[in-house]
Amino acid sequence: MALKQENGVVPALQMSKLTGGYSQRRPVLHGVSITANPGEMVGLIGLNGAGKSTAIKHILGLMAPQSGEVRISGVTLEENRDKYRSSTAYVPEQPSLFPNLTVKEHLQWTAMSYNLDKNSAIARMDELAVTFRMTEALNALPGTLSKGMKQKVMLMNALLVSPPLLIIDEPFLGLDPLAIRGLLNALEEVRAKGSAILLSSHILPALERQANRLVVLHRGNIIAGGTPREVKAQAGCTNPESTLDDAFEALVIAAEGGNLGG
Ligand SMILES: Nc1ncnc2c1ncn2[C@@H]1O[C@H](COP(=O)(O)OP(=O)(O)OP(=O)(O)O)[C@@H](O)[C@H]1O
Repeated sequence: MALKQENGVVPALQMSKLTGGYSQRRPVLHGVSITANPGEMVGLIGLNGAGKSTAIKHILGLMAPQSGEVRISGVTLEENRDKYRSSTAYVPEQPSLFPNLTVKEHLQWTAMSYNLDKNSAIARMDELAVTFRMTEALNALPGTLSKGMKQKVMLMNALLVSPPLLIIDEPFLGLDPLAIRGLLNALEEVRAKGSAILLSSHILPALERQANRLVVLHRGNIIAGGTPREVKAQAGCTNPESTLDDAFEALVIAAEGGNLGG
C-alpha cells in the first residue's frame, strides 16, 4: 500500500509519530514525524545527542520503531524490502570505502549494484569527477586519498544513483570550499530532478540557504519545523538580520526553560 498525500504525491520519506531508540524503557525519539517530498531538501538540525543519527538509523531500517512507522516511496520495510532499500542512498559522516577498490571501481560497483544504464552511468561518473575535482584521482585507492577526498567518493557514489531519497549526514566537514560549493550545486541538481534530500548538519548557514524545510530536533522531540523563515518566526526572531543560528539558539534556550547550563 502506498500512502499518498492529498495532492497525490507519494512522499519520498514519511516518518510518522515514531518513538524509538536503544532501549524500550528510555526511547530517544518521542513521536517524531518527518516528511520529505520529491524535489525537496529537508534539513535536520539539533544539538549533539538530539537524536538525528538515531532518526536516520530508523529511516535506514537499522532500528525497529517502538511505535509509529517509516515509509520510503510509500512502503514500509516490511511491506516491500527491495523497494524500500533501493529507494535510498545514505552518505554517513565517516567515509567507509573498500581498501582494494579504486575510486572508479567504487563507482562502477555502485552502478552495477543499482542496475544503472552503463552509458549514462559512465557519463555521470565523468561529470561528478569534474564537479568534485576528482578526475585525477579516479584510479587511486582509498588509502592514498585525504579525508575530504574519501568523503567526496562517498558523495559521488550516492549522487551517481540519485535515488528517490538521499540521506546525508554532516557532509560539509572536511570538504574544501570549492568542494562544498560543488556539493551544494550537485545536490541542487539532483533535487531539481526530483530526488528528496534529508541532510543532517550543524552548518546552519548552508541549510538556511539551501533547505526547503527544516526539522529542529531537541532531546528527541521536534521543537520547530518549516521553511527557514517559518522556523525563525517560531523562534521569535523577527529581525530581518536574524540568522538560522540565532533562531536555533533561541529555540533551544526556550526548550530548556531559559537555561542552557548543559
Ligand atoms: N548505540 C547507542 N546505544 C545507546 N544509546 C545511544 C547509542 N547511540 C546514541 N545513543 C544515545 O541516543 C541519543 C541520541 O544520539 P544521536 O547519536 O542520535 O544524536 P545526534 O543528534 O546524531 O548527535 P550528534 O550531533 O552528536 O551526531 C544520545 O543520548 C546518545 O547518547
